[in-house]
Amino acid sequence: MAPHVGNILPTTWSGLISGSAALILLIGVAAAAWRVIYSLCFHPLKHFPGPWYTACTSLPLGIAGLSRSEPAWLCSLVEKYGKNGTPIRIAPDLLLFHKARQLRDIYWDAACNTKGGIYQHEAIGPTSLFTTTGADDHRKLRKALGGAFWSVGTLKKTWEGRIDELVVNWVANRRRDEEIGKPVVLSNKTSEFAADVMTMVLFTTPWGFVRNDRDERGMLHAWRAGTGLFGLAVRWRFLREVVLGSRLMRDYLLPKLTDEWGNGWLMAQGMREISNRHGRLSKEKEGTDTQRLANMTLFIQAGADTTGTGLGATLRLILKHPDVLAKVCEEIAAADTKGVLSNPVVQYDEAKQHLPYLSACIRESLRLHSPIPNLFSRLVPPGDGKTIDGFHIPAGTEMLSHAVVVQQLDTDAFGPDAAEFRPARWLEGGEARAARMEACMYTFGMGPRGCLGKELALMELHKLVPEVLRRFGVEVLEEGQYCACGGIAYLQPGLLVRLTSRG
Ligand code: HEM
Repeated sequence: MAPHVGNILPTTWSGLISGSAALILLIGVAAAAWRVIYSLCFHPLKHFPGPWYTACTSLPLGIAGLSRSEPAWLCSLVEKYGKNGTPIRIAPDLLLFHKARQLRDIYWDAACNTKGGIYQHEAIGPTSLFTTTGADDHRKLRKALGGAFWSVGTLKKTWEGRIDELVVNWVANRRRDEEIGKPVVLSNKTSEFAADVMTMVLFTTPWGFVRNDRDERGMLHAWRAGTGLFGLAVRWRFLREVVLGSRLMRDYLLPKLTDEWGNGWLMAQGMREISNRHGRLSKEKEGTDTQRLANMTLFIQAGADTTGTGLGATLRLILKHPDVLAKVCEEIAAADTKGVLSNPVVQYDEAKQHLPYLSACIRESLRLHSPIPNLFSRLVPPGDGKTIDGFHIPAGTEMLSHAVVVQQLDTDAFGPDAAEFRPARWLEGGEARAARMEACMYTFGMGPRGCLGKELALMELHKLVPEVLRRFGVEVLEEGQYCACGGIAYLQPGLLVRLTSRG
């Protein structure tokens, strides 16, 4: 008897479906197998050491960033594979350089000023100074946004007095905490201070982090919460190019201008500032409002929690080491007795001149606990490739370094105790040794794309750190922890203290 048509169709369809699924699976397995074989046996970087799986996919790097284990993981790879300074293959096209002597050849060579694909995450926001990959475009934009404005001279003349006002108000807030016996997460409060400095420098009037003594609109909280996705997208090509490349996913995952808090609110408020006021970025002649907004967002994100973390981490390291704390307090008291520190707020130049040990603590903290231990890659230009430290690097390779790896492991550059917090290293051997170590520092990046706000960050550090220790005795309730998620560091849990005004 001929089978009923209704019975035949499902059988045919299910056969077709399982046949197609098997075919797709087979193609998938073959593609994965080919990828492994190509990556390990034919890829131009096949000779560089590293785990086999990082040679085949960038996912492990993404997972390390997301799981907050990246600095420790990269250090372990260097210990295992990095003999004689050999660069390590940490993703299919990515080499990690871990000796300070190698950095100049990567970051100061104009021919390598093109940023690698790792930066090309337009999917998670319009292009800014930071994500502009081409060297020429970058140079022009940096000129338009930078120049004298961020130099130490202009900062001292135009902004130091305004920063002092914020310090005074911040100290008054801490006195109020003391009056009501409230412990305070000092590292969060330092980030709020730095966020207000940033919004003030960009828009003349600070956005109220210090005035209201809170994380305005949860901006800092949202920034930290977003570092995981941001870091994963930067590291894992599939997420960056395929998932976030789709409009639907972008709309779902990324902040919106209608948000009442966090990064969405930051962008909306930035948009209002740009169109209504004559702040710093509205004077910029080049670019559309969208580009101005992208740069404004960049400046706040690059300069707020980063500097806040620098401040919190420095205070934490000083407080963790009683001998160091005693020396810093002695130095401040001696300078005060001599009358060489201004009141109510120490000036940047005074701190550098009269508080050398405190200044060394700041350098040492930035060395060990970089606020942005991120992956900033540069591309080897087309042609014959490039030789660095005796290693030939093929054209098209992405090269990068890592602040924690270089600054904690390179004993040639920082001494046999490089991994230890020992501020005195910056004062031994005079200016020449300090300058040599400074040249090996990667905390603020290097070369034409180095940090635009370095002097502003250092000014904040040389003002707020001494003022905290000058005005208060500090009892540490919980020392907190330095952690890095997606290449961005903060203290989590934070540094919890109780403050007592000094007599
Ligand atoms: C302790 C605090 C800070 C640290 C550790 C830090 C670190 C860095 C690093 C490592 C880079 C280089 C990235 C690369 O090679 O692509 C960078 C770039 C940048 N930083 Fe900072 N930064 C800090 C504070 C600031 C501040 C206060 C500002 C505010 C103006 C700022 C604005 C920028 C900008 C605009 C760039 C991009 C420069 C370019 O691509 O030309 N940063 N920063």
